[in-house]
Amino acid sequence: MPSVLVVEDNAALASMAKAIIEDIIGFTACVARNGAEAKSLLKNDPQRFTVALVDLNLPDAPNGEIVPVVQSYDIPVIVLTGYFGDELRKKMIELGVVDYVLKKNISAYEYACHLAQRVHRNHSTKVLIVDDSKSALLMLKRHLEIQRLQVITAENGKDALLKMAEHPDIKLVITDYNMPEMDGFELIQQLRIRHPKDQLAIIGLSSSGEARLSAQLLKSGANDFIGKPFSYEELLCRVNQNLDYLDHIQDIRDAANRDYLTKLHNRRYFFNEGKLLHQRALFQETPLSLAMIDIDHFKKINDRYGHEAGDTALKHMADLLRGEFPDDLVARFGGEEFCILSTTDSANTYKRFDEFRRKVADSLVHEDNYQFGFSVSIGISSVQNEQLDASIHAADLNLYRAKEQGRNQVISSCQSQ
Ligand SMILES: Nc1nc2c(ncn2[C@@H]2O[C@H](COP(=O)(O)OP(=O)(O)OP(=O)(O)O)[C@@H](O)[C@H]2O)c(=O)[nH]1
Repeated sequence: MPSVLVVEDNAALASMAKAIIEDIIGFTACVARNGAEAKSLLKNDPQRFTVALVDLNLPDAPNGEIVPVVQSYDIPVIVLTGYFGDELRKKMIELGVVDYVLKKNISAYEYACHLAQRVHRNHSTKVLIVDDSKSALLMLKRHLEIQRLQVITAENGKDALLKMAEHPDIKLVITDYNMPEMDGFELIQQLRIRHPKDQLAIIGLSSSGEARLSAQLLKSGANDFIGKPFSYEELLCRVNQNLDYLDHIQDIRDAANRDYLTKLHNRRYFFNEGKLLHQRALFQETPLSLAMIDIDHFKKINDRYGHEAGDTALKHMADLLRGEFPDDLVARFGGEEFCILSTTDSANTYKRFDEFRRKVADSLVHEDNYQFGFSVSIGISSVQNEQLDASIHAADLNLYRAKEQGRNQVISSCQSQ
């Protein structure tokens, strides 16, 4: 679990920050009450901290001396201060802190803790920046890297489209509009053909004094715009707002399509997506097979080790499935039953699932207070020329036979085994 270093001498504020980080954000928090404690925590295990919330005024470091110390361990710093002035603002920006927050009330801590969560997520978030000016690109890159984003650069629209193809997981594009080869408007329009607004955020950059440009950027499909010249803080707020928006949409999508416990897809998603895969396979005459997998004697696991251990076994099973079938549609159908729709080589389907069965039987679920293994029974059917429902039914019958014949085995009605 990610850990946040909180350096704060005021006990009430420190425990409030800890409560927000642990109860709302779901990270762990480690509190240092002064600079010396912070140094000792950092020396012992610097890698554990994903970000630090640092009070500028500590008894043994009254002028923010602890900030560069934390940064020297390559930990991003969010500064909290009771005093807000232009000089301080300038000094902090020059030091490369993620943000500085005025400690006025509880909302300042809420803001800082959510920002910490954002910075943590940024480590795996790719941003493409597009500008024909090398100096503008450099400045933007530096600002975004302070926020721990992975930055990819392009010098015009055409180059940007190539970079998008190379990195399909880019989540945000920040583009200038006035560029050679392909300008910002055309780039945005091209991007929108494949990438809807709720999956790729685009921020257009427009020069001040060209008010109509911002409206045009938005009409071409940008989610947002920033007028040039912009401050580091405005960029930070806009970028975070757009990335948070994408994450919220993804959270809503996951809540609808994924199982809460295992994070595998749920039955509803399986049917929606499975019908499309089925149609495509029939049209392209490619093989498709379906497997129903059920944990054997699962009730006994619950009865013997408790419901929580049962949940851990289900998560363990989900991890094994994710590892073994990364390219297939895998869902938790309900209870201890899982379903896989596979487009990979039907000639080897039986072998693949039998190897998986063995792998499950050889693995162990272990926590501090228990350790146990379990087996699975698997029924397989072929999907060609049948309705998806009929294939599920056929796989279910095979699963039933596998249970009847003693469990811990695979039964298939696919022609090639
Ligand atoms: N811990 C936990 N248990 C669950 C969950 N969903 C269903 N179960 C339990 O799974 C058990 C399924 O039991 P049965 O249907 O009798 O099947 P089984 O014990 O696996 O036996 P066979 O399938 O015949 O090998 C029930 O006791 C359910 O309460 C869950 O999310 N967590």
